[in-house]
Amino acid sequence: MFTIDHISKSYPKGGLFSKERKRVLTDISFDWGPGECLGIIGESGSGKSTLGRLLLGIEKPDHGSIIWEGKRIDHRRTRFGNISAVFQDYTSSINPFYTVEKALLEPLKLQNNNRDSYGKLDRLLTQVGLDASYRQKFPHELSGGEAQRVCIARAISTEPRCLLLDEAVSSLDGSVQMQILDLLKQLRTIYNMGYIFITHDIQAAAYLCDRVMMMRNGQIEEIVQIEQLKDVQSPYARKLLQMIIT
Ligand SMILES: Nc1ncnc2c1ncn2[C@@H]1O[C@H](COP(=O)(O)OP(=O)(O)OP(=O)(O)O)[C@@H](O)[C@H]1O
Repeated sequence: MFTIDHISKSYPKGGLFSKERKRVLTDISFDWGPGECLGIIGESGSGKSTLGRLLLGIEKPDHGSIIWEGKRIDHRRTRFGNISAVFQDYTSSINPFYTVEKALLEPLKLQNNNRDSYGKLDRLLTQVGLDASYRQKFPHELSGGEAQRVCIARAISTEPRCLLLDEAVSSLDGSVQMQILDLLKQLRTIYNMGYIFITHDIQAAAYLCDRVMMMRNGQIEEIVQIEQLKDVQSPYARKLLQMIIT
């Protein structure tokens, strides 16, 4: 469904007008299938978030293609209703002047779903473990876990087939992280959707994902099924794995 074919990405080095470029992603190819949860893990700076932005069509690769069911992902029409995202920084993901209700209605209105929007709000809030009393709250009145639940509710409101989560649980403390991971497991079944789960936390990836792709210096080091995680080959992948075992 999602085909990533030999993509590379570089950025200007030392300022916007510099001719020198820094290669951030090199020759990345992989497929993502419907309903799959693919983890993308790697050290800081390995290019995970850059890859995430390319998958969302926010930025374009220098070379290669990213195709969703035969169509280019950087076309807005391809993305809408198919892929949405939740980022690490839940505090700035919601407009501080919007109530939870307004933040959730925004994507529904874009989808021309006005008729059912209000009815859908309470269902969405319940599904993410909140309730109707949250409708009139502003972001500053929410805990980190609650704010991230609102971001997840907003991202799933258009019922996308793929949800990209970029370090979406990383800033939450341990028990809240676990609650959100369990919530994501439940939502995946309810909505029959798949995830692309970007994280530096291999433990969280192992808990949620079917397959993990390990990245290093902008390249794919290895892709393995979760049940074969202990059989990873490359020394880097083994080093990442050590973090689970110890
Ligand atoms: N817009 C940009 N302009 C210039 N360099 C960038 C830009 N975005 C990312 N980079 C560089 O690309 C490299 C990869 O960054 P990226 O954020 O994709 O890594 P990451 O694996 O997600 O790291 P982290 O886990 O710390 O978020 C870094 O060296 C970063 O400085």
